[in-house]
Amino acid sequence: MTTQALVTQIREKRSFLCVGLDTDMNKIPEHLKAEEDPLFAFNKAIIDATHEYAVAYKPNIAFYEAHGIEGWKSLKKTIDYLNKHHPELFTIADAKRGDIGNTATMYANAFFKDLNFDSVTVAPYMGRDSVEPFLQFKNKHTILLALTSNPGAFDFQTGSDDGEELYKKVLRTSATYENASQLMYVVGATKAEYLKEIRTLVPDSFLLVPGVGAQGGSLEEVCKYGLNSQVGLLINSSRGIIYASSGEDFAEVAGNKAAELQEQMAKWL
Ligand SMILES: O=c1ccn([C@@H]2O[C@H](COP(=O)(O)O)[C@@H](O)[C@H]2O)c(=O)[nH]1
Repeated sequence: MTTQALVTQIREKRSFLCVGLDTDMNKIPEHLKAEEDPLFAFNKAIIDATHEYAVAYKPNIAFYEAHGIEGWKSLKKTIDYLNKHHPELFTIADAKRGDIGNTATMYANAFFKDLNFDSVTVAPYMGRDSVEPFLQFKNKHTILLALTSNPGAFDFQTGSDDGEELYKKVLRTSATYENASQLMYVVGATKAEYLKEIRTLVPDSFLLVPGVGAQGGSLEEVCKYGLNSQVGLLINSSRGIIYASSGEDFAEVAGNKAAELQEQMAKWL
């Protein structure tokens, strides 16, 4: 998907909501466990109930990998369902990969060619040759971890042994990579106070912002400092939407939660 198509969808829906599909067998409603593929049955119901309020979906790959081959089948069915029934939606494989060049090419093939996601999250710490293979794919996007939402982000990412914080180095250096216009960045909603400065370094890039909802990040604070002229934000909520109810009404309640977030986002557009 082109960035322009994403921006158009955001403007049409007046939403920059990304629904996280962190689908956990221990948290899905009991009645779904009798289904042939409970993870997919859950995801399909969530997508059906939330898609009019969202512009993006982000399955976190760990939740599928944890189930071996059956989990990969559920993931494949989910991305195929999204691509077939809602091709306008932006899809993110939250895989946080990163390795030497030839291996990175294999990861890129897996998520862009085989599974046909629009984007994949990548850990940038192995440097240029570990990222550029992902950037060879036209109209696919590579989302680099910059300043993550978790407390451990302060262990390394805000460290500045040589005078520049690591997350700033990631933003500045990656902008010199081949096809850097296909880069986006992860910035946690719990780090909203950093967004003003981040926007001076990457004024035009899209930011994927997890951490609203279960992790306590504020949507208002993120919007205040993170929006740019092309909107430039995808705000993710996973548990806050998909597990808002554990009863038979889970999809309806998830739809209501997504609608609430969309309403708050629309005020900023
Ligand atoms: O910095 C990061 C990077 C990725 N994530 C992922 O986003 C979702 C957040 O889920 P919630 O349930 O809304 O907290 C999850 O898949 C994380 O692995 C992140 O939280 N922070």
